[in-house]
Amino acid sequence: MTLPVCLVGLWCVQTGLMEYSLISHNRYARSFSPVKKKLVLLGIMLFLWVYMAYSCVGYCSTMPSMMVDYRAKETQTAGKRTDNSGVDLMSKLLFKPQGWVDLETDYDEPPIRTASRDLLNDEVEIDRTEDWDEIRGEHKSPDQSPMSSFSNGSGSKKLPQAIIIGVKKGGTRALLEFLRVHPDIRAVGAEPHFFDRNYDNGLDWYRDLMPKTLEGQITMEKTPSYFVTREAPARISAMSRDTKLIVVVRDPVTRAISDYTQTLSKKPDIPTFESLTFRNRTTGLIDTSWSAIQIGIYAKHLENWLQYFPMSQILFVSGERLISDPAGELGRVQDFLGLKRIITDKHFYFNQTKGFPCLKKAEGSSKPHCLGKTKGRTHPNINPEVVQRLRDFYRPFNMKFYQMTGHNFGWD
Ligand SMILES: Nc1ncnc2c1ncn2[C@@H]1O[C@H](COP(=O)(O)OS(=O)(=O)O)[C@@H](OP(=O)(O)O)[C@H]1O
Repeated sequence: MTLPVCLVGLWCVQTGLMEYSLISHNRYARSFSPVKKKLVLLGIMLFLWVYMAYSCVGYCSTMPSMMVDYRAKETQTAGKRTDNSGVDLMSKLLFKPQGWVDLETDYDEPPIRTASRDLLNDEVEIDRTEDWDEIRGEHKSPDQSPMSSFSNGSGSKKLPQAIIIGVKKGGTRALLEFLRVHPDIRAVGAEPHFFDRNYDNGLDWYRDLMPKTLEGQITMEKTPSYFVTREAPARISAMSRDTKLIVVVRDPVTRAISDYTQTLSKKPDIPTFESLTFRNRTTGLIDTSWSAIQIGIYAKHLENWLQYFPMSQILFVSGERLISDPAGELGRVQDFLGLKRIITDKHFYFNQTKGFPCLKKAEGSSKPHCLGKTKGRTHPNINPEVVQRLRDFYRPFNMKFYQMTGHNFGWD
């Protein structure tokens, strides 16, 4: 298309210029033939018309291709089904579609729910911003590196071979974002919630959320509510008994306060942490029906998983060490996944303002990257007596958990 247009254009311009020079040279010598004048005019008009048509074709043809590229990137990063939908990314992210990938992590699953207390934590419909910064970041700065476009275009979508199944507020987002730096890991950014909320959509739906991977690359996702979902172990095992499971665990007391802080940030009118902790404040009876408390009874939830998976297939990451020594924990995770230790100390720096380790370069970017403001919130001060009472409550469960995992996490 370009060559003929240019030739026509050049011819017209050349003819026009020649005629112009003829006109100017012989302006006073002889009058210019009207036929030639018309021809020149026609030539210029033809040129202009061809040029405009060409510009329009060029412009229009770039539009669909831009959309295709963008959607491909979105599918890869947010895991949304977009290839045929024609719905743009922003509207999907801003207006949560029915039964779709949720941007939040916070959803307390039935095994341990009771209606009254969980109303406090019923964040299915409200907490769509919890991981927003990270997920939005993926779309804001599409990876332009040649390697990334290579991997975007080829490969195929596979069911995840490894899943971060918990725990809520354990540091799951930090772990996933750090892992994504590894060239052999491809992960969906948003939480699919397939094995708890979206199971009826079927495995094809789930697979379609995943980014494309090449041979040897591992597909991953994270949904922290799986750990406390009674049906999740059987369902994951039915997908593949070989699925590797990763659980980021954190001191259950701090985890409960973190959970409460998150709810408080969205519902400032909820009762105090202290009043929610007790079923009966006078007797000091802990309310284990409150999900913020219930999630931290790790030993109990783990028993459910061990019905379907051997311990060797579950890796426990310390949420505390993920902050104090991210490279060390990432080393363990890479070993567990059978990957080369590519993510090392060199990838992290401690950001004083944030108060947390951050990536020197995030996936697909050359800029430093810290997690968003919903990660690392300031916790409210909790009555030390209540904290102590909770410590006493969790101690036997923690001991059991250390025994089961063969690892002392040092919470007591
Ligand atoms: N590097 C880094 N940056 C920021 N935050 C970090 C990091 N590593 C771990 N954490 C801790 O992660 C806590 C949030 O955990 P999750 O990402 O699992 O939360 S969620 O369940 O997905 O909502 C979050 O909990 P809060 O401090 O209570 O906000 C952090 O303490």
